[in-house]
Amino acid sequence: MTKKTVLIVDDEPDIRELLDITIGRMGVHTESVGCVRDALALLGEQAVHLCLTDIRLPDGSGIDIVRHIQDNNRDTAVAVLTAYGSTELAVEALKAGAFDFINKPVSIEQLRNTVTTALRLESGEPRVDSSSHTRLLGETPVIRQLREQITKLARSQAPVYISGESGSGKEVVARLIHANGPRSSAPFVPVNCGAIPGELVESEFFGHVKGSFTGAYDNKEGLFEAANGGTLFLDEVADLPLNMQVKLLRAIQEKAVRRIGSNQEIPVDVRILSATHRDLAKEVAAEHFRSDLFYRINVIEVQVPSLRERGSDIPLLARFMLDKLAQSWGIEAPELNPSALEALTRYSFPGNVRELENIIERAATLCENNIIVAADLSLPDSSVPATVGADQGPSLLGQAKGDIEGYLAGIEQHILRDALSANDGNKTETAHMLGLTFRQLRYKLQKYNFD
Ligand SMILES: Nc1ncnc2c1ncn2[C@@H]1O[C@H](COP(=O)(O)OP(=O)(O)OP(=O)(O)O)[C@@H](O)[C@H]1O
Repeated sequence: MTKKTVLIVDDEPDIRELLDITIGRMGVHTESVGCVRDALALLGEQAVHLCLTDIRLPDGSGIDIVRHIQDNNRDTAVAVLTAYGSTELAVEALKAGAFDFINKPVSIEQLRNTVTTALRLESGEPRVDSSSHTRLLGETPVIRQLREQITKLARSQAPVYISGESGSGKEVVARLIHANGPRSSAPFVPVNCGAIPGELVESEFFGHVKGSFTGAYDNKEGLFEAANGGTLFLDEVADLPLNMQVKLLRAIQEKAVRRIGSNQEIPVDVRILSATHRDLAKEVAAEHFRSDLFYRINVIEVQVPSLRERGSDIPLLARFMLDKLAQSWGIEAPELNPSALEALTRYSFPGNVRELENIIERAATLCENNIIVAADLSLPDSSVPATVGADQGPSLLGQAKGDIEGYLAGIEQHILRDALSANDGNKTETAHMLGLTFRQLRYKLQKYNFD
């Protein structure tokens, strides 16, 4: 097999030599140059599998090399070397298409990780059979586009922020980005940032050493270490306490963690994907989320469309869910009759694909003769929300006359009931869907004497 080639671009001879020796020891052929012009010339002459470039070069910027490679050498992975702390340049390079960045002074371990990942990526292995695990079903243009975007993003190491309504498939997207990239044989570690009690967050992320605090009975590795070589998926990232956000930023920038109670830095090679159903930019504006962390994790944003925006995928999704249920229950797959299909395509699905799953499962349990009719779906009655915001101002006024408080309370109860039903009574999911904290939801349920 021919050796892979890594091109090193740096104007400092000492750094070139260090990279040459380290990468050469990995059984890889290296070429090194000191400026943009020589780099572009070499890229035009021979196949390069990975280009490692400094950003500040005597005759231009390494980011120009990144752009040139994006336009002319799509098969070449490119990573940039950045001075410690120059986050903005690293982010700019990632946005321009660099697949990763390496902090200067260069840590040998980080360098080796980057080279290994890039060369694995270039050889196209390993891939997982995405048909057997996670799938992003759908044939609407928005979903096709999303699948294409996932394939592209899987090749990069840039942090990706996945936005979208509750239950729309953000975790599915994160899993696919991981599964289709060069990290797929390493762990995908999902963490629900809102579910970890405040006092344990730091130890969950970074680990601790025995005796470092009451209850630390043993050494424990954190989520960063558990995800080493793979992907850490920060779900509901907006729920992270502010003090933890600072520490997270530091770990991401330094690519290293320190267990609580230890002085030792442990290098970690982790790709960060994050998601929340909230509007993260608004959380930043409200000072609930640090702008520097937002900027760091939101290098590339992916939007998962709501199910309403891809209504014509509903029959296909429903069919897939029924077949899956039938397989796991060992029964013949139930059929949806035309009235049921029509009701489904008319419904607004505030809880998105997860709500569709719940509705289908309930209907498959309740239906007779293995045929699901509209009534089996028990879709929440949407009559009240339909009048709100519709072109029916006078009638709304008529209904609210004399008792706006009572009228609004009625609507609130209606929405609460629908949301609970859409989430099969699960209060955490219901609170999510409505943008409430768990405590706010509990208060409202008590207020209206919900069971
Ligand atoms: N396009 C799709 N094809 C198949 N299944 C899907 C699709 N989108 C979502 N699902 C399924 O819907 C459910 C919800 O998806 P997922 O957990 O990814 O949503 P989410 O946006 O991360 O939700 P939350 O905001 O609550 O974290 C999962 O069971 C997932 O498998």
